Amino acid sequence: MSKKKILTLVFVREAGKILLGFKKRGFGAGLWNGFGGKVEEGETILQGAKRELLEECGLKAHSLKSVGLINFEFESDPTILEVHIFQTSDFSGLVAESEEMRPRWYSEESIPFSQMWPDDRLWFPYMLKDRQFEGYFLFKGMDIILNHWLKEVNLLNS
Ligand SMILES: Nc1nc2c([nH]c(=O)n2[C@H]2C[C@H](O)[C@@H](COP(=O)(O)OP(=O)(O)OP(=O)(O)O)O2)c(=O)[nH]1
Repeated sequence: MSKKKILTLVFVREAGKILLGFKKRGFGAGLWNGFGGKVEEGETILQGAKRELLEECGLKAHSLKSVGLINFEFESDPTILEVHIFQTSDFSGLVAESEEMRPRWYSEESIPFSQMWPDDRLWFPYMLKDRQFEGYFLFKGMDIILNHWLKEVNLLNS
């Protein structure tokens, strides 16, 4: 039987720029990504998303908008990663490097897709146009997408 892990992923956007973090260790190390991680017991998905953002880059999100929901599966691993993706422009604090992430602002016109998870170049266009999406990706290792679907949807905003 497959089990599910609930994860969050938050992108901070302001004035045509997006904040990405270079993941220094663990799952996805060496790639640029948004900020997030596993939702802990006793917290809501939104609370988990805000906590990880603060821990990983020092910013406090006052509100988050849902942008996407993707289920990831890896060949020969029964675990499904259910990743809830958010964006925000409603934040305070100063960007700070953490043990896990080295943050950097990128122009939305020059996102470093060659150093990101390979699925990102498929769904970023939805997020950048403020469209919501849902998807599924089956990976072989970290580089090869064996199977996927992606569609525009209306997600509820909390
Ligand atoms: N952009 C992008 N992000 C992904 C993909 N797959 C995937 O899990 N992520 C995100 C979801 C989470 O934000 C992050 C993985 O979380 P994590 O393992 O670092 O969680 P954590 O911080 O709780 O980990 P840890 O404390 O146990 O080290 O990567 C993907 O294909 N593309």
